[in-house]
Amino acid sequence: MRKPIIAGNWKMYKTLSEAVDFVEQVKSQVPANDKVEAVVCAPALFLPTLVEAAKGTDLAIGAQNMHFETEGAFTGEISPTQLADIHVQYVVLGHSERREYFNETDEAVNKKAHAAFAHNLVPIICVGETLEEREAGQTVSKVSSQVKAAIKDLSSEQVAQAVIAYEPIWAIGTGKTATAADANEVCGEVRHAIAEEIGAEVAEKTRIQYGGSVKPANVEELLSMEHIDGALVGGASLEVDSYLKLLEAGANA
Ligand SMILES: O=C[C@H](O)COP(=O)(O)O
Repeated sequence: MRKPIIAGNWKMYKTLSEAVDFVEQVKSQVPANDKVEAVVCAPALFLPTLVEAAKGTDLAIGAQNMHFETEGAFTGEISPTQLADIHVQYVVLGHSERREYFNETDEAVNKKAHAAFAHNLVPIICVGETLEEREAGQTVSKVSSQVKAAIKDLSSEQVAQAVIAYEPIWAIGTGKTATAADANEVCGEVRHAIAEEIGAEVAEKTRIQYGGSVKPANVEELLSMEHIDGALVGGASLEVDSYLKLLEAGANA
């Protein structure tokens, strides 16, 4: 049985006071951690304050990116050591916005995944196809190759702990959600790619999220699907009520 994981990805939204206000409102209402894993991936600037605000609760705080080196002359970057030092627990890697606007490659995502595990951070590794790739019938090959590249040379234990987020790029922030059946089919292909790379037993343990215009109105159906173990949510994770509804759906899935 895979525990559902609902992760909000705030992207470059909110001020510090808005972020703290959100955590203060949400933290006492988060469902028990044995039912659902609740995560908020916030802008780096807010992380120490939010980790402190959420301390002792079932709300976990994640980062949205990091460098793969432990330290070095990389102006503007944040290291896995620095995230671990302030007790951040999760890190989003290879989001399509980072791949598109910041030239993040499959190779870099793989290095970051290794670095995350070396520092006890759980990576949420994003994969997904563009609309052109979908229309050209390349969804499965694109997503499978991204998954295999991202988990290359990780141990079985690490892959079992990793979270893969399938996010079709055409569904992000557009209001267009993949149908639950389509999302499930591709998440099943993600599991198949993991099985091919490292083994079926491990693939059964890895949690696979769907992301792309997930909201309270569609989350239950998505989470009811065999291969969808959670959601990575942008817009609908920004409001307290909406985020709590997503968590509730996760706890009941
Ligand atoms: O990381 C989250 C995704 O990019 C989805 O964003 P969205 O829920 O606003 O479509």
